[in-house]
Amino acid sequence: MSAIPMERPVLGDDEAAALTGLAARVRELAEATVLTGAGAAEAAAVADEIAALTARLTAERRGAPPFVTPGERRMDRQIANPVSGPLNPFAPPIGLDVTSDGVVRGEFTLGAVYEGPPSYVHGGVSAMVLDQALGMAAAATGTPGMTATLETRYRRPTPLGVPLKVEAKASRVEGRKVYASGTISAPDGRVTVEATAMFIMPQRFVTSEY
Ligand SMILES: CCCCCCCCCCCCCCCC(=O)SCCNC(=O)CCNC(=O)[C@H](O)C(C)(C)COP(=O)(O)OP(=O)(O)OC[C@H]1O[C@@H](n2cnc3c(N)ncnc32)[C@H](O)[C@@H]1OP(=O)(O)O
Repeated sequence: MSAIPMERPVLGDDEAAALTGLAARVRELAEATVLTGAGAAEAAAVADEIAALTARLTAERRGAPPFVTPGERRMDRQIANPVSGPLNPFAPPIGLDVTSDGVVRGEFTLGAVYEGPPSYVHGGVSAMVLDQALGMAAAATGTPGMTATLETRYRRPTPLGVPLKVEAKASRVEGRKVYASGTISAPDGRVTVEATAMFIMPQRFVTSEY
């Protein structure tokens, strides 16, 4: 493993569609892996086949995840983002919309690969989802920043396998600092996790282009 460089290739539409299709299949594979009842011999045989497929993909290897040309928002270019990126098999992925008044909203369902306590979402996964949503709300103010603080309050367990909602909004901007808050809620509308965060536009990006 080596450091990942900043410079990125930018995918065309066809390549992005093919690679996000590949990621969707790998995501299914991850869920199939944690849920399979295959016996030892079958699991070992499948592992060999997957190793061969991994070798095929690795034959042409990039030094870093690619970007796509962003739409209205520069933050949309990172299609390998681990929360919202369709190119990342680790991501659910969660589609997050930003309204004209800066509210970030998404609906999502988390399956067995995100389990923490039995039948509930892992708290670190909830924090990651909120970090992303609050970070996008901060970026929507026009001052994108890195997470400096993130506080989560777990009010009740977040269930797996049911539609959840995440919502976030920035509350204020103070120079390079942006404060934001948000929630995850269950289908009955009750909040399961609350978060507040502060994002800072790094000094080094104030003078150079991010
Ligand atoms: C342009 C950037 C790109 C970002 C992309 C945006 C994309 C948008 C969409 C995607 C959304 C993704 C959402 C996930 C975002 C992550 O996951 S980011 C990854 C996790 N966070 C990190 O790794 C951050 C690591 N920390 C750092 O890099 C640096 O410490 C920071 C936070 C950038 C600050 O560095 P700095 O600019 O050198 O700040 P510095 O001048 O020392 O301090 C400025 C002020 O902030 C205060 N401060 C500094 N750090 C802290 C702290 N941790 N706690 C409290 N106060 C602090 C200082 O005390 C100082 O206060 P004042 O004296 O002004 O009152």
